[in-house]
Amino acid sequence: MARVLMSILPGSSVKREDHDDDYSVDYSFAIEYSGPALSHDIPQVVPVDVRLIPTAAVAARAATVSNLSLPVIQPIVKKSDLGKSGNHGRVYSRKPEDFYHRDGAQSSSSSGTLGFSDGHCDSNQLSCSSDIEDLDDDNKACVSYNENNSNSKSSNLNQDVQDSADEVSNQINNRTSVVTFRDISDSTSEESEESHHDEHAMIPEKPMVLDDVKKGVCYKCRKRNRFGEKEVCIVCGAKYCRKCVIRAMGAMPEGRKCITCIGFGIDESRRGSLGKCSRMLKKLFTDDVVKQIMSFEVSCGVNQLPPHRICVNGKPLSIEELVVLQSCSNPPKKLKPGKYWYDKVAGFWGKDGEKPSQIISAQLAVGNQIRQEASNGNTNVMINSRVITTPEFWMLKLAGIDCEGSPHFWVTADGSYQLEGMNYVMGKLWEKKLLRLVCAALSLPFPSDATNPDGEDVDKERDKVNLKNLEQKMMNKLLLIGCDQSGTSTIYKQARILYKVPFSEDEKQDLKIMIQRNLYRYIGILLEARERFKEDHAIELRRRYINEPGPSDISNLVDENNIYSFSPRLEHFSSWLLQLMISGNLEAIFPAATRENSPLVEELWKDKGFQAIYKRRNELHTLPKVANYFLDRAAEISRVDYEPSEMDILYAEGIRSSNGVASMEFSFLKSSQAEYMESVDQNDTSVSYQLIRVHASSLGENLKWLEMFEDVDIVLFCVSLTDYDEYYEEINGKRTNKMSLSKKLFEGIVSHPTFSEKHFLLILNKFDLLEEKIEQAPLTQCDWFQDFNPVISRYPNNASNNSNPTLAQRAFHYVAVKFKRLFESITGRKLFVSRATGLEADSVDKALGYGKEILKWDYERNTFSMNEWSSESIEPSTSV
Ligand SMILES: Nc1nc2c(ncn2[C@@H]2O[C@H](COP(=O)(O)OP(=O)(O)OP(=O)(O)O)[C@@H](O)[C@H]2O)c(=O)[nH]1
Ligand SMILES: [Mg+2]
Repeated sequence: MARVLMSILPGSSVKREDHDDDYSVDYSFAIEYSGPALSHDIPQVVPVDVRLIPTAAVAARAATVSNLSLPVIQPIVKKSDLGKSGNHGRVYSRKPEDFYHRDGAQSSSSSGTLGFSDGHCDSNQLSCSSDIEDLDDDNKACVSYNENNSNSKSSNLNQDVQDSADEVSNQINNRTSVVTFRDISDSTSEESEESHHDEHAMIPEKPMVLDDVKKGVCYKCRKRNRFGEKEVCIVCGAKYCRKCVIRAMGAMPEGRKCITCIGFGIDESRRGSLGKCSRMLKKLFTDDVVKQIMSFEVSCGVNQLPPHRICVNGKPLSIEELVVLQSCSNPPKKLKPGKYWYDKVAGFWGKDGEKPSQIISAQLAVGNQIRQEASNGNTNVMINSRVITTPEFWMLKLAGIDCEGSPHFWVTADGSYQLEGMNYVMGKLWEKKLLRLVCAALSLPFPSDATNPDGEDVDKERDKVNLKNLEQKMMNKLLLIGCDQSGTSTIYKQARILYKVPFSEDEKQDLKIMIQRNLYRYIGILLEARERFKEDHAIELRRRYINEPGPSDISNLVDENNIYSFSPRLEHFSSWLLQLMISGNLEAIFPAATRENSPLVEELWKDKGFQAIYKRRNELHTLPKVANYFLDRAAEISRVDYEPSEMDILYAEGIRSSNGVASMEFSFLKSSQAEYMESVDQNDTSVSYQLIRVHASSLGENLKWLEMFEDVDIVLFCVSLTDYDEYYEEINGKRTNKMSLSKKLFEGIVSHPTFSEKHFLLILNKFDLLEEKIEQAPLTQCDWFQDFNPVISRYPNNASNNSNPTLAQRAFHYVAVKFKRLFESITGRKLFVSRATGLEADSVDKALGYGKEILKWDYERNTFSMNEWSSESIEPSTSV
């Protein structure tokens, strides 16, 4: 058997088996012939396998010619022939069945061939069992073919786009029965073995796209329409307008590829968009056809990952290894060509020179042995013969594992760890409390089945994982950060309630303790004030009684009549609590002391003296505004059986008293999408988000721990709008304006090298409080805001009138511009700003939704994925 490439040039004749008449060939075609070795000895007419392959020049035109339908022509180009030019510059080395999947069946990259050879013709088949005559006579060939399409000679190239689309749809719908090939067993087993083995190695990489095409110009008709939708070839990136797409891409047997790119491997940066339909296709074809095209795009062999381009522990993978890797119960997600390291013992997986990004199934027979320097760690601490990275070192430390003396740990897939050479399991890593949280915050992987180590049915689990992979889940990380009291905790908790990420029983318990402790703190602040109020009142009473005739024991009289006096029992409780606060032991004694003190709180609340202090709570600047919410229900909250409601959790100050980091995964609500986003946001359900909230105080000196968050996608910097007239007092009495502190932290974070490329969204929080405050305290109280000089409107309080903003709105706008200018002066880039009221769900939804919009816009701009229109026309509108 041999394979020969020939050409049918214009002017050749094509003979139909069922007709006597010859048809002349209008365009040049290449023919792949696989049959007996050709010599002058063979008979004039031999049955052979022949494929018609349009040469590049006519390929596009042929797409609209029904009887030379492209789906039958599925070329693959040999690497050695890459770059060859000319009419018939490609030699096709793979069997057509490699590219077709009957009924859209998924290709199996391990088998190398895909069943499609049933040896019979359907009524509308174009048969490739042909007779060849005059094989070497002036490149002329006569091909006879069966097809019942009465429009066999229709070659009207000026059909409108819709006709072409219908035509393509027909071809796609009939695709499974369009071509009949000879039995694959015809080909020698040797040949199929060989092609099987280096099938992927044979897939050529993308051809270069023309680089002289201007932005917005269709690569075919060369007409410019900047905002017109374009379909993008997943191989070379060429973009075609609606009118040209079908002519340029034909019936898309391998998905959205130019005809000249069929058979080429896809551009890896576009792997994420495989199978994700664009709006243009939806408009051109029916749902079924679109589904088929997308299914071909996802499953077709040539679009699969090339194993040799995935290198694990320094070794390029074989097909078998790739199959092992991808079909394990927990495979790497979003696998792309690249160099990776893999710790077979624990299942850690990462890019060469980087920290682990995933934990995959352990003990897979892929790649070489791991190298010590695989992840480029410099900590001197080793896990399974690899020097770990700084974030991993911190993970161990935060998990309470002693890392002194550069230990070498041996960690197994279930997280059991022991010192190398010691036969003693020291504990289980993944069972450490809070480790999941720590990992999330440090962007380290946490095993997905850690909560269910026994595992479900492996097959089910695998299906789930595969499904997940197919969906190409994408995770966007949002880092929420701000000075103390800026409202980051409130926004975080609001998001949790809003996006329905429930608090676990453990978390609820922690929050309950925190709320109860806070309650005692608020009571303590009131009791501290009582001392002052009582003293002042006593002086006043003394002055009054001294001038009045009557009993001489004024002290007793003053005490009895002082409205702030307590019964001895309450007096004792008060001194005890104040003592605790002064010594800083409040945290240590509660919640243990809750049960015995709960009745006292109830008694205190009913006491007239306490109520008298409570009435004057507004005079107490150290008492947070939110304290009222809890103090109003002091008796209820102090009880042992108290269960915090969602509202209580939201209003509680902070998240957990001792932990600076919190993290949650969530998806935005459908209803929270901006209206115009819905049409283009078709893949939104496949995108999930992670909100990481970090306490500024946990970032260490010079913000050195910021680098732990190097892979966040956007930084949400939270500033309280009420900070402008508030001061932070240091122990030495030095007072600093809180807005200046926020500014300083902002400057530090923005100019930190870790975030040099990150987007920043400034969330100006506590707008509700600003509205109250600005009427009493001018913004100019803050040195940075000295030049705030709003034009006062004659109708100042009409909030609904946009053309006539309120003073608070003007102040917000002013503050936003101040930060924007500061940001630009440091980075030369644009700062996005959103205002928020952390206690209002809608407001938080809008602010976070804005962050999402920025990320989406950035993603589209970078990948320029499938819609040029969307990238060019969507610029996130800043609210300032
Ligand atoms: N009125 C009002 N109060 C708010 C708003 N945002 C936060 N707060 C309150 O401000 C206080 C501080 O908010 P937190 O969310 O705890 O601020 P944080 O300092 O960033 O977080 P932690 O340090 O964990 O406490 C809390 O009492 C909140 O209830 C807001 O938009 N409006
Ligand atoms: Mg706080």
